[in-house]
Amino acid sequence: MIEVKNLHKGFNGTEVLKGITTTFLPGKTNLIIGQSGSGKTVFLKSLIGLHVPEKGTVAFDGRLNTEFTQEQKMQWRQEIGMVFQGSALFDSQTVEENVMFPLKMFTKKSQSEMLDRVNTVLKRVNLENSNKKLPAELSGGMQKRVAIARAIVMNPKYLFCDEPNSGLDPQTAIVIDNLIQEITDEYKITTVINTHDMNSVIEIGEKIVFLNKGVKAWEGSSEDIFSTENESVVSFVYSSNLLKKVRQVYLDEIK
Ligand SMILES: Nc1ncnc2c1ncn2[C@@H]1O[C@H](COP(=O)(O)OP(=O)(O)OP(=O)(O)O)[C@@H](O)[C@H]1O
Repeated sequence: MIEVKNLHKGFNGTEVLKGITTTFLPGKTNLIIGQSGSGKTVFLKSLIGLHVPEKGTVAFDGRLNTEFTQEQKMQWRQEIGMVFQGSALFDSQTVEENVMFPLKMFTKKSQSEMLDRVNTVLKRVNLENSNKKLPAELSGGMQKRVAIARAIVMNPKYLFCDEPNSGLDPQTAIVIDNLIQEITDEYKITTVINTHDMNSVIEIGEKIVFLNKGVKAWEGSSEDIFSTENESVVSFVYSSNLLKKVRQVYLDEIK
């Protein structure tokens, strides 16, 4: 569980996050949505310690990241998996080497133990038999699956994904979304995802936090988002005519 309390972060005197409070539960896919510039990336970076907030706290299963000793910080970093925009794989390394990287970096496992673990996670993301391929030989969706395998190879408690669907076609995007949700549930990971993808909101939004100009303007589930009357959420999420119609059908059905 991640508990965020009254988080403030700004740059050069301009406040970007204006006191955000929310909780992310384990085994749930938590989505952060909001317009460009609303503070989603700054929020995610503040959670993982890449930005130091001016005010407020982030507690990881009751532990404040600001109070960690150097050793505890190292331990906590190993509990975090990350999937970045564009996958961020090492181009000159094979799939196997990419996924093995965190194990080499942080553990003292033998080569065969590491290989076993790499093969387990590659199987989990349906990428058996791709060990020796280079990222350039894979499709965008396959590269995302390698990035997910690398993010979970250390068995993380927390998974952070920044726009995991960027650059993917809608069908592949849904496959990736479902994979992240399945893994989150299976390993009881606390997962936080920044997204612009309204399909993701509807498909996997177990908890959705809507940021508007650095303020948490709304939070709820994908079901709540259909019925909310909150004007800023409705105008942001249902910006296309198609989604407006989908919402209307849903509202008519539950009448
Ligand atoms: N390192 C920084 N220094 C100064 N200002 C920054 C920095 N990082 C972000 N900002 C500002 O913070 C605001 C929020 O940026 P952020 O990247 O969090 O938005 P976002 O919601 O993730 O947008 P997008 O959806 O386009 O990725 C922007 O006005 C941005 O210019």
